[in-house]
Parts: sequence; structure tokens; C-alpha cells
Amino acid sequence: MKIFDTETNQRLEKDVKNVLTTIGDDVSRDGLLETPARVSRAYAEIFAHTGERIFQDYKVFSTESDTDIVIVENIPFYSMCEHHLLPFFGTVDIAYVPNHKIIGLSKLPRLVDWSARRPSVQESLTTLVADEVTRIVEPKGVAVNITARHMCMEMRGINRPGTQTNTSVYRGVLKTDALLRQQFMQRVIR
Ligand SMILES: Nc1nc2c(ncn2[C@@H]2O[C@H](COP(=O)(O)OP(=O)(O)OP(=O)(O)O)[C@@H](O)[C@H]2O)c(=O)[nH]1
Ligand SMILES: [Zn+2]
Repeated sequence: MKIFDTETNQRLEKDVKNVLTTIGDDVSRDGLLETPARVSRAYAEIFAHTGERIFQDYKVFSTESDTDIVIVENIPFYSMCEHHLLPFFGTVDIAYVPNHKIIGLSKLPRLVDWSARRPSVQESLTTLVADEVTRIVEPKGVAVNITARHMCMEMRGINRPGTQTNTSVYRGVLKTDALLRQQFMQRVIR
């Protein structure tokens, strides 16, 4: 978990107090006394990788295996929409077609966490995961599929609880080879 330095913490706590006061609440009442500090700690987790472009926590192995496709599906994620700072969350499916290089499997959920812990939109999240798999594994093809619910569409605004958004990126042979692409889609389309 990211730890904010003292100055960042103090600034954030002050900002949270301002928001609470501005919406008409009383920051000196019992229930809110520790809230600015809690929000600061929560933001340190939720926004831990803001501004980072390169995922570093991975391990790759070389392989002579001729596995056609690797699919890791149903990886849960939580992120915050950059328009309303409200949560959007769901699942990510990742596939790649190896080219003599594979990635440690657990590193894919780690990559998803790293990508999600910043203000984002679902499309950029999808692209960021695909970019980093491409950079790290140098595969023949990559596919990323995300299905998510956006609180900004459910609890306010258009108010449509349960609405789901699907975004996907297909690259290389997973874009051009219909059979491989179908193999991925058959698994992940629920
Ligand atoms: N494409 C995309 N749009 C998003 C995402 N998250 C939130 N949005 C949308 O961002 C848009 C922002 O629109 P605005 O008109 O500027 O903001 P708003 O007045 O709060 O819009 P409403 O949500 O329609 O009330 C909304 O349509 C949201 O649904 C996302 O991940 N991807
Ligand atoms: Zn939003």
C-alpha cells in the first residue's frame, strides 16, 4: 500500500474537511472526527498507482511450449471513474498468444490492480492492461475484455442500477485470426 508523506496527508485531510463542510455537515461531530484521516488512508490505497506508466512487478519465463493461447479470466477489479470519482468495478479477462515468453500467472491480477488504482475510464484501463501485457510478454497477440458496473450511472445521474459496460481490445493474431479470437470470446462472454 502506498503511504502518503505527512504533507500530502495533511493537505488531503484539509481537503476532505472542506468537502464535508461545503456539503453542510459538521466536521466536529463525533462520527466525522476521524473521517479525513480515514479517507486519506483509503485514497492512498485506491489511488496507489496514479501517474505510473510502467508496471514493474512481473516475472517472465522463456518457453519452448507451443501453447496456442493463455487465458486468465474473471479477475476482479475496483477503480474510480475519473469523471465523478465514483467507483466502477467488475472483471477483466486477459489472453495472449505466447511467442517463446510467458508471464507468471499471478502477475496478471497484479497488473490489473496496478492499472485500476488510479482515476480512470474503462476504455483507458482496457488499453493500459493490453499495453503492458504487450510490452512485457511480446506475444503474437493479446486480448483484454472488461465488464464493469459504474456507480456514476447507477446511484446518480441516469440512475440505472445493474447496467453493465463491456470494453475489449484485440491485437496481433487475436485480432486477425478468427479461430483464436473465437476461442477467447467463447470463454469470456457470459
Ligand atoms: N466512455 C466512458 N464514459 C464514462 C466512464 N465513466 C463515466 N463515464 C461517463 O462520463 C460522462 C460525463 O458526462 P458529463 O455530461 O460531463 O457529466 P454529467 O453531467 O455528470 O453526466 P451524467 O452522468 O450523464 O449525469 C457520463 O456520460 C458518464 O457516464 C467510462 O469509463 N467510460
Ligand atoms: Zn463517472
